[in-house]
Amino acid sequence: MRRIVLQAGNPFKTEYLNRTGAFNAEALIAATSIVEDVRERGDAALREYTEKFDGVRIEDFRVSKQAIDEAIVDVAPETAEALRQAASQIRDFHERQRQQSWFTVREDGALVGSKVEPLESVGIYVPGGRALYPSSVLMNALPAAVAGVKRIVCVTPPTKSGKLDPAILEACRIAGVTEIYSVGGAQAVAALAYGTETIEPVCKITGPGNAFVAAAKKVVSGDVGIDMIAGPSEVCVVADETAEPALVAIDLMAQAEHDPLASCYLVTFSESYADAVEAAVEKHMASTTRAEITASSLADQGLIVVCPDIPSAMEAVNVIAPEHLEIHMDHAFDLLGMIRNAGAIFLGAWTPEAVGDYVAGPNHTLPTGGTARYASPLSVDEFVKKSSVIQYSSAALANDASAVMTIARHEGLWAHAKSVELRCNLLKTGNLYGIEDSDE
Ligand SMILES: NC(=O)c1ccc[n+]([C@@H]2O[C@H](COP(=O)([O-])OP(=O)(O)OC[C@H]3O[C@@H](n4cnc5c(N)ncnc54)[C@H](O)[C@@H]3O)[C@@H](O)[C@H]2O)c1
Ligand SMILES: N[C@H](CO)Cc1c[nH]c[nH+]1
Ligand SMILES: [Zn+2]
Repeated sequence: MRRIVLQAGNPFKTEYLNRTGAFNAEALIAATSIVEDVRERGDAALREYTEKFDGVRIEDFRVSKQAIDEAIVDVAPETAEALRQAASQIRDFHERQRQQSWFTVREDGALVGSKVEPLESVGIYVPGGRALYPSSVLMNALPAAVAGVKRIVCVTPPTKSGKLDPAILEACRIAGVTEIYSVGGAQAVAALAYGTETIEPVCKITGPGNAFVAAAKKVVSGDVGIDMIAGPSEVCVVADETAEPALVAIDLMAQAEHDPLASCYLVTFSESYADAVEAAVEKHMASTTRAEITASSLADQGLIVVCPDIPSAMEAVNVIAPEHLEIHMDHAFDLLGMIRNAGAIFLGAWTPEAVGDYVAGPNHTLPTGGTARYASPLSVDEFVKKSSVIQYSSAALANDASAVMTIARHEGLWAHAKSVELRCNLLKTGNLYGIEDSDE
């Protein structure tokens, strides 16, 4: 892993990251071409890209209800039980995010409020290239179900056999997914956004994916809603000498193993401790089943930052704005107030990021590429829309008329002012144009 040693007074800077952020030119160019092609050629394009990138020819992308209902027989009982436990804890957490419509009425009768409505439909992208993600089904479909979305569509890449992992189908059944299509990548995002002969378009696309999927979501954003840029995984581990190097090392590897483009950061306070963690990584590498992806990620994207003190370490974290932040220090909770930018925060030695990936309850679909500076974890909020509601009584209009007309006239918007004036005339004289306006 690359290493930077900060001196006192020399804060961590964005340019130290050599991160392209949410921008990936290669992926953007590829995704734009794929999206355009799917818009033009529909299912035929889906079939060609699936054959090209996933190595399998799919004639019918739609997964039948029978296949979904029967998938459970091919799911190991302990896996099915674990998915049910995860679903229960994820649902409980997201139920707390539910928002109610609200209204308030002023004394003069002016009613204002916000009407909360679930989206009519959502397409959830479940990754399936370098690993299979039934957990991502739960993390995207459950908040949609809690929000009350009636049409929940899942797209996910087919395996080489052309089938989908039964655990993904079972997770879809548990979470209430209504349609499943075995197609992934940018082409699946395009199908959700614009529709094909087989797939009806949706209102919004959520879910994580690789650089091509993240780029495709950016390309279609605007024609369809998107949740965030949830691209290749990231973890930043802040650790001091109290942290067991072998645990810090395995937590870094747990995100590196997702993708060669995954970014893993160690923020620590001495070069000797950094050496100990790197040695622990080497030791674990002898046992990993995902050596090539993990090694690429750590070598190409990995970074160790040695800081002189805790404030500079926390400022480095806020510049990195990681998808996942682990604090392996005593009294980790006390540092929460210093953290401004992170997707999910894991406190203490007993909280490996994996608990958040699967069962703790908070969403694992998280902002990457520095977007945690402004974006939040996927939540029920992403699956509802709000409408403002305003109802004025005549008394309320009379009270606000002068302010409205004054600003409207200042802005040179004649009809804005007149729309209030006519009503006020009606109130005062029973006549739209009032006595003084009788010659109009
Ligand atoms: N940010 C989050 O919340 C979060 C959560 C889970 C996973 N992830 C990330 O999701 C990603 C999953 O990636 P994945 O690759 O395993 O699965 P994926 O489903 O995202 O991507 C696989 C698809 O990419 C397409 N593809 C592959 N090579 C391509 C190419 N050269 N050009 C165009 N399209 C191509 C194929 O159609 C394939 O189906 C990882 O980066 C992981 O870190 C992020
Ligand atoms: N760590 C991933 C988010 O970047 C989520 C995940 C799913 N499965 C395993 N991990
Ligand atoms: Zn993970």
